[in-house]
Amino acid sequence: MSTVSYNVRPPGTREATHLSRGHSLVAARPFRAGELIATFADPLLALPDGPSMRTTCNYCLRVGSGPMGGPLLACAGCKAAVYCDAGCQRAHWKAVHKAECKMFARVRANAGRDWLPTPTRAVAQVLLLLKAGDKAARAAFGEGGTLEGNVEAFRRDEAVWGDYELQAMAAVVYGGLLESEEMLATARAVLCKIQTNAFNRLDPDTGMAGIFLDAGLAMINHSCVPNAFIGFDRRTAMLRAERNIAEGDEIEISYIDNMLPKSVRQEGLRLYHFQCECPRCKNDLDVYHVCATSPVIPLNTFSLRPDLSWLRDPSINRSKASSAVIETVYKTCNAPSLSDGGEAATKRRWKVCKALADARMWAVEPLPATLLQATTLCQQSEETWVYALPLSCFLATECDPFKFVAPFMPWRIKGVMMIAMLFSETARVTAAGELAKHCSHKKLVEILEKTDQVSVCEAMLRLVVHYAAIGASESWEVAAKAREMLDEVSKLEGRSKQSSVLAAWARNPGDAQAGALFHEVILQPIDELAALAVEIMDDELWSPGGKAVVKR
Ligand SMILES: C[S@@+](CC[C@H](N)C(=O)[O-])C[C@H]1O[C@@H](n2cnc3c(N)ncnc32)[C@H](O)[C@@H]1O
Repeated sequence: MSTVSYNVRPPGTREATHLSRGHSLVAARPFRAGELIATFADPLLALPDGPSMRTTCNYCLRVGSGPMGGPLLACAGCKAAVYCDAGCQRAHWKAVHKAECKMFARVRANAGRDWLPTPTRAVAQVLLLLKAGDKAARAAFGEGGTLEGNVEAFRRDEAVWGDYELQAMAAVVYGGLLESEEMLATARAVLCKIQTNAFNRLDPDTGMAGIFLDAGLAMINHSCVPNAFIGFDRRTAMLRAERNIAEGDEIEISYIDNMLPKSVRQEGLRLYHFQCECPRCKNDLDVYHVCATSPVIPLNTFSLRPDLSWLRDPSINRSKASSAVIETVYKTCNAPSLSDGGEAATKRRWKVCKALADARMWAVEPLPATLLQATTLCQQSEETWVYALPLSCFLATECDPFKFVAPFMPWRIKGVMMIAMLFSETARVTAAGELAKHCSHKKLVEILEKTDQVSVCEAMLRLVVHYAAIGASESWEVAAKAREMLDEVSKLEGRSKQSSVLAAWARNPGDAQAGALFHEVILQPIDELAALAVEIMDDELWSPGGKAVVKR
């Protein structure tokens, strides 16, 4: 535990200190599920991962194009860092690039490339900011600074310490700093602090990673049953309540993917140097256990799973898949040979997941990840893209609601959006009388032909827009796309009656009449499609004579 008190805590919170878990952030007032607790828009560190520094704005972390849709602007000095516009370039220069710009000439001369591995660049940035006398860097990383680093625990960890020494040395060398023992010790301590306090800023929309470190966020301790979560929008992190938080409750987030088996979670937490005592770890609970007692279950009355009793008591058979079985399935599926997302690996993973399927434990990883992989592969092929629809309906009804009990959780919203996108495609080919040309699965064609596909698409978009406003930012690409599609749907001829009914349902989902209509017109086809998913995975896609998943 560091000895200095933080002065960076957000309003509505206060700081506490535990003997066993150091500083922590505590709610100074109640927060409702989904409520924004705080935003963190001025991080100490925010950088894209190494190779992405040529394709991602180095300041705001937006991936894509530069001014007027052209290439990203490169820094005239180092030509390595790129920006979406002159504003970002100026801001980055002031924040850190002025200190680091010259470093890239050394990187090019010594390593023959113009980027550095993320941790090395991050350590170099901090060392250069410290050298330049930056106050925020000094308060967090300087001697006796606020950030916990667990340096002694890292030093004892032979599996990582050697690597850390090399990375710290690289940061000192490329940073053009004096290679003294004192400087190297500082670099190692900075690296430990970054490891302990930075977030992997994984962008689920682009798959890009990077790191984000804010001294206020760094106060938050971990739980595998967290009451809060973090989302990123460019250079800003948003801390939101995942469930109601009472005044005096400690605010906790998950540092890792908390849906994974216990031993895998513990391996992920190893570098944080503490024993997790959360209920999930103490009692080895699976996703179904945690969901069954979740206080946010009632929010699901407005979702694709309005039957709350089913969320509390699903028809799984634990006796068929013990924790040991789940762990073995997870480890087998995540062996390097099965992790490339390709067709052969996905097919193999599905076979390995049979033990979970037999127990009907659809929400237990790696089954959902395998289904998602299969859905992505299906989408890429002319032969199979329609199959992505039953698979995504299955994911959104049998997997996601257990994993992410609050319907505003971004991953869950993305699942609903995937259904909307697929329905907009199937509705288009159905209207053109070409559905049978795209899909030979009789039952699937039958369900789609009797379904008001545009209404289902519209209902999904309304769910996305509603929940994105709670669980993500307004500028989230998924929400922007949903609003754009909703606008297009509203312009379609002859839809005013259905649209007004759906708008009324979205305004008042508790209304009995609206609920009955939603059930019949929207949920029933989604459930019928979801019911085809397992058979499609087993018999249609990869069986001998099944559809090959070939790139479109
Ligand atoms: C990002 S910091 C959190 C703030 C930290 N408690 C402090 O005093 O600065 C991460 C470190 O906090 C501690 N920590 C976080 N969650 C914990 C937990 N559930 N139990 C015990 N220690 C925890 C570990 O030392 C971990 O490496």
